[in-house]
Amino acid sequence: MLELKNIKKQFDGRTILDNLNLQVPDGQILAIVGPSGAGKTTLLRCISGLETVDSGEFSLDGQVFDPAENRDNDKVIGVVFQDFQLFPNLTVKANITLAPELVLKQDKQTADETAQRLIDQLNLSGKEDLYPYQLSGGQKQRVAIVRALAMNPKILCYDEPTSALDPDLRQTVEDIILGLKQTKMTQIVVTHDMEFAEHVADQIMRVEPIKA
Ligand SMILES: Nc1ncnc2c1ncn2[C@@H]1O[C@H](COP(=O)(O)OP(=O)(O)OP(=O)(O)O)[C@@H](O)[C@H]1O
Repeated sequence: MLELKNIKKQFDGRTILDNLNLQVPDGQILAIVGPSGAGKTTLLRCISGLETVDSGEFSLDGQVFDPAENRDNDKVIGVVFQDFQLFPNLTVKANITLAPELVLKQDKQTADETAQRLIDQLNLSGKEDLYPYQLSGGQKQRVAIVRALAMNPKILCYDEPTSALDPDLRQTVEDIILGLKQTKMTQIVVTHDMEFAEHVADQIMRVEPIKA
């Protein structure tokens, strides 16, 4: 279970997250919804350690941890960014194996095998040697998901996973997220899309802008 207690985050003296509390049981899906500017992306960035918080506590399975240091094997919190953030100069395969080799210190063969298994699972077979610019939006997103999964994350976060895609790809994203739920992956999804949130989530949390 991921637990956030009294999380507070300010930017330039302006409070974005004010004593925020939440719990996500293992294997469940939390959707974070709310108006533009409410702090959804900021919350996701804090959970995944890309942004530091001003106060509050994170715990994973009852153990307090600092997301900013979540790079060891069993505490990784992965993120699939809205714009995917693939490395443009690396092939699909290299995008996926880079962090497992550099950060998790996997040998090349292990990283390659894991990458290939995930590539096949997410229907990207045959795309291994292509570069991001040669892929469709939906394919880039699946590469971004595979890249995050290759780090063997405990929790996978998505920032607006349907917004950069054609409406008919929404169903594919929904299928991927629900498929990963079957593997007991804990997932957190920031979305504007209330219908999508209602389809995938066990729990929906609404964040509201804090009045100054
Ligand atoms: N690095 C930063 N420095 C200063 N202010 C920031 C920074 N990042 C975000 N903010 C501010 O924090 C507030 C919340 O932004 P955030 O992107 O988290 O909102 P959001 O709910 O995800 O919005 P949207 O739905 O439009 O993506 C905004 O007012 C934004 O301008």
